[in-house]
Amino acid sequence: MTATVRLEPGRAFDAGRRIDELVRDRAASRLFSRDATLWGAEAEAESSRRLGWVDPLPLADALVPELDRLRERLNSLGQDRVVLCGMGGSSLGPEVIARRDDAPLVLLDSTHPDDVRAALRELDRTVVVVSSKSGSTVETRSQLAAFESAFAAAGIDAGGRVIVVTDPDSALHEHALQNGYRVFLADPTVGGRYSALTPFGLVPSVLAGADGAELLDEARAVLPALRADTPENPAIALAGALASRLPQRYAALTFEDPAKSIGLAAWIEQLVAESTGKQGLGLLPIEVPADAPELTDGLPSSAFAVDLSDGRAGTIAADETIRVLAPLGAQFVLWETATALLGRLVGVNPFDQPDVESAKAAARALLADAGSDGRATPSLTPEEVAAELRARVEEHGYVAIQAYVSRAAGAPLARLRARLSETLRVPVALGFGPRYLHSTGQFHKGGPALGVFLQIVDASATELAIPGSDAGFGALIAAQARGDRAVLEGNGRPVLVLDRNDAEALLAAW
Ligand SMILES: O=P(O)(O)OC[C@H]1O[C@H](O)[C@H](O)[C@@H](O)[C@@H]1O
Repeated sequence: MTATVRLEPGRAFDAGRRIDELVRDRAASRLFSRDATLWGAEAEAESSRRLGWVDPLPLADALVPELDRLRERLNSLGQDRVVLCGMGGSSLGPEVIARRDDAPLVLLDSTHPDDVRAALRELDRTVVVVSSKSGSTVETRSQLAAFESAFAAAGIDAGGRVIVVTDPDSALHEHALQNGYRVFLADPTVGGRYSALTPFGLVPSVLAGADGAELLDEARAVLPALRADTPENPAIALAGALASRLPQRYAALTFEDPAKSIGLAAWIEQLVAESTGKQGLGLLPIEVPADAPELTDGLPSSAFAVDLSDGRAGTIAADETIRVLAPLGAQFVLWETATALLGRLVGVNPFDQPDVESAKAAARALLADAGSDGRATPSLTPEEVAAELRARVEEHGYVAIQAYVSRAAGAPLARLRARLSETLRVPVALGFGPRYLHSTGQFHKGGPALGVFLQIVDASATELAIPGSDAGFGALIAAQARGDRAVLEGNGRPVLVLDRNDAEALLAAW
């Protein structure tokens, strides 16, 4: 039988001690028997409600045939364009599943007015999946309101076009029942970032055409090995390797096959950064292209590499690279298990996200307060940003570009990312706001205070109303940027603000 997981940590990973610790404590078998004491007494209230993901297959196996039938019915009605409204764990998993199978899922995880407008097209053939565990996430509820209003304006009954994925009794569940939307209820004992093999991962991706049954078989093949209290358990080996380079090497530069990147690195970013980046500790995966300067010019002292490319990206910094070769369904359960074990090794609760809520609260307050200058953000000149970056970035630090711009405007930012890492010789993350707020945002605010943050804002976007709200999407995204900045600065972390139109100039001035 061919191996379902191949894990090859390079020579620099001296993981023996951390692996022995997990084996001796029987951490894997205890995790799979849902032992909530693994992360200490303080975490127990949360962890006792968050371990449903260790046994995802019974529910998932029953769900996939139902989704296959629903997809056929929708297609027979000419409804073949599936849009997903959702943030963080409610969108990163289905995005990867759909991209792996080339299923044309349209993902809306932005509040930029241009991105929302782009999703509101071709309504006659559109079905909208609205996914939120809590049912109250402002981005998702605002996107839903925009679709409801657009369907009404087009004379289309939203009742047959909106499909909701949420936890039982959430505000969104109630709203769906009132409006006659089809609902898929999720298991409340599975947190968002561990939900790839639940209705959150499966409903949008399978409706868009992904092969759910194959994905589940891939997970099924590896699950027994993940429960074993042995050094050969790939989740124990992975957790041990990741922990062995901490705290010195806290940045995991994660790259995929250049010929087919499916977003697995972005899913890993959320899972690991949000689970471990707190109390000044943690590991930050950074999604980078296989030809990133950090990889090809010699790794920064704060980084190691994670190769998901199945060898297709060539050999990069072999000693400091962990190669993880597995099909997608196996990758999901492997990384979930390894992350929960890593939480134990780092000494944090891998199921909460304390610093995400603080930025949400700040954005809410700013939105309520903003008045006429709700979209105004002071920004620096490109020359000032360049000087500040050179002065503030330390050898052991990192830079995070946090771009509150339309995803369609991302290409120059990818070039800026490469240029900054090449010259500053530190890892550089590129995240789009508000998407990253539900992912690496936890680490940036709660992990080690080593980052310098470059916010790129777009003051000139054409406003788009949020139906039922006084604020528009443009005001919302501006408040989200300012709210996150306020919390970062409150935690003593430097934030530089640059207008989107000056990003090219920064590149030129560099
Ligand atoms: O699914 P929802 O309740 O809308 O939550 C979406 C996201 O929101 C928060 O930011 C959490 O930090 C994420 O872990 C979560 O995935």
